[in-house]
Amino acid sequence: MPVTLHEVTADYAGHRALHGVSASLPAGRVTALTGPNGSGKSTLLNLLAGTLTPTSGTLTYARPCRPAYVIQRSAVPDTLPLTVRETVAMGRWADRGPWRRLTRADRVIVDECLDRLGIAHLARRQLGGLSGGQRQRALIAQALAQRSPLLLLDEPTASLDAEAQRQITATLSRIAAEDGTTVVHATHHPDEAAAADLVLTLRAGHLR
Ligand SMILES: Nc1ncnc2c1ncn2[C@@H]1O[C@H](COP(=O)(O)OP(=O)(O)OP(=O)(O)O)[C@@H](O)[C@H]1O
Repeated sequence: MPVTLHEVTADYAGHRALHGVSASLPAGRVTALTGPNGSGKSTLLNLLAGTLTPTSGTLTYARPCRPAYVIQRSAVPDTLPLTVRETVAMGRWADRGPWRRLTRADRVIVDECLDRLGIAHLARRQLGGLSGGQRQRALIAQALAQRSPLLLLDEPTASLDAEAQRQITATLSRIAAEDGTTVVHATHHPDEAAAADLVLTLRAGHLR
């Protein structure tokens, strides 16, 4: 599902974080957001996720959707008392609500997402007992379980080793190509940006 931004600006209490950003994010492709710290990558992701409202300009989604958003891992407590399966199953809450039992179809989706992220063997493990790379894959699997046409990720490979980084980069490309998902992620890694179909570089809130 393509997303179009037209002259989008965003402010935090009078501080302008994005200045008139226009871009088209293609469906079934990976878009990487790059730029130095504070350049506006997370702000742009928050706008796309709908957790921040633009001061002016428009974001147009080809159809109504509830984006799946993997926030920076550093913002997720390491010691959440959840198993990997429970974590991924939470991705179904958007459709099901937290207090309803998962249906058989939900459980099939959860299994499929565990498999696709290569963490089926970790399903019963506590999230807090995993490595950083394993935990990140669980959080991506949770987002995938939402079955959203728009997948947003804020620095999904931050502080992971080169192998974990490569695996996650390859997984994002597969999700875009196989599911037709519009994938948008922020990154500081040149290799990860190079693997994307489109790179948008921000400097001090301006698109370069
Ligand atoms: N909640 C907030 N309140 C006030 N200012 C904010 C807030 N969040 C971000 N900013 C400011 O907006 C600008 C863009 O920040 P943003 O977090 O989008 O950058 P970023 O490119 O994602 O940075 P990083 O690479 O460090 O994650 C910065 O000047 C930042 O200080």
